[in-house]
Amino acid sequence: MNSKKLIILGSTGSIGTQTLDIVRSQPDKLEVFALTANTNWKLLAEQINEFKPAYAFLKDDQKLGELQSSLLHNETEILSGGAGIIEELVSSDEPDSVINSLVGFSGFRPTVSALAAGKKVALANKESLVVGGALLAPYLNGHYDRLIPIDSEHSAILQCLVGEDTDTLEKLIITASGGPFRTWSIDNLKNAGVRDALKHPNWDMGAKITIDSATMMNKGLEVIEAHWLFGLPLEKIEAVIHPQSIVHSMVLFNDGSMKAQLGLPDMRLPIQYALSYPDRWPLPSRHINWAEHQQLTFEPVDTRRFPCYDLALQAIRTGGHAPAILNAANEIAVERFLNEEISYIQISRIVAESLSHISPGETLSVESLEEVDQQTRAVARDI
Ligand SMILES: NC(=O)C1=CN([C@@H]2O[C@H](COP(=O)(O)OP(=O)(O)OC[C@H]3O[C@@H](n4cnc5c(N)ncnc54)[C@H](OP(=O)(O)O)[C@@H]3O)[C@@H](O)[C@H]2O)C=CC1
Ligand SMILES: CC(=O)[C@@H](O)[C@H](O)COP(=O)(O)O
Ligand SMILES: [Mn+2]
Repeated sequence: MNSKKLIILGSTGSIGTQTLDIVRSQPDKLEVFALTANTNWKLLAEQINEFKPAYAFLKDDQKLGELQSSLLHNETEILSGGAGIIEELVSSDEPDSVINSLVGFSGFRPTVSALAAGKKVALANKESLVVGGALLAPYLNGHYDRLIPIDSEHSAILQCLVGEDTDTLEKLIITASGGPFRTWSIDNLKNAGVRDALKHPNWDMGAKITIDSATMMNKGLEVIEAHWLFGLPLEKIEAVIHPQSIVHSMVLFNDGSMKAQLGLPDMRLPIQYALSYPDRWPLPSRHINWAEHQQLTFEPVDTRRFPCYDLALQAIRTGGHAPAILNAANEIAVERFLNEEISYIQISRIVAESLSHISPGETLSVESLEEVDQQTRAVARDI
């Protein structure tokens, strides 16, 4: 079997580095064609030295000199500049698959370009589906041969669906850890700090998604992601708190049977599964020891303490550009929270106000989404 040639967008991030762990452990099956980073030239240089990709892209052109002088070989062409270069990379003939591990709206256009160029996209960047699911729908044909989820819950659902007739699908149950503030009162949430919010109970992830978990916006985004990926109406998708993050999600079928996928919280499994699907490859990893995990518990989502979850559902019900407004406002609010400009509870207020200030419009295009994204960012920065 020929090895798959990969473009890893966002190779220096949490998902990107774990994808490279998978490449290391599957040298006969996977090879790296291109890597991209935003500013982290040091880590990108280490990755170029180790994997010798044909291309590497660093968005921050101020750091190009430092990157170049850290390289130990000249087998990699170094690129920098505008987003157009990523479009060209994902459209080139040689690579088979694109792993989109960019964070936020920056991942949307690369997803569109890679799919339009006929590539398989292993998608961690859930924001692509949140903002532009309607535009990506032609690639979501129920076979998962073009757009394969990496997000742990969606990978769990995909694993439950193998061999099943999708007409028998009754409900998707998406599990949520509840984040670091699961047991905090509203009064305590008023004083929640950045360090508290960055302490996810089970997963070690990038800062943006970790804050999204703390507000439970992440679960709202994941319901929207599931709606587009699996083609089910919102009434057939629900979230449930499962503090242990061992059951990664569940599917209810029309005969009352429910399937779940379980495992220790380790993103390397869903990343590898997105690359091996519909096959499974061995993965050296720790397995559940039931002597340590004797209790799996479940509880409802408390939308009074976590209003972001409801705001996400409200946005997808409104439709049009509303999910893009939600997403852009959330990105700015999270950035402002991380910079300690606003408090934790102001995150949901900024999102709610942005949704009520900006018209959701109707007809979507890549360009209209980019325009609304920019417009919303300006509004959300001023609230
Ligand atoms: N981490 C996880 O376990 C999970 C993540 N996801 C999703 O995967 C995606 C990636 O998350 P995660 O890996 O945690 O994020 P990280 O912040 O760890 O990594 C983001 C990557 O994207 C690059 N990047 C950031 N901003 C830009 C930009 N404007 N233009 C180009 N490149 C950029 C970063 O480069 P640099 O390092 O140079 O800044 C980095 O390589 C998100 O959509 C997240 O929701 C989903 C499930 C689990
Ligand atoms: C690992 C993963 O897929 C994350 O999206 C994770 O689920 C976040 O945890 P929460 O369940 O707390 O949002
Ligand atoms: Mn997830």
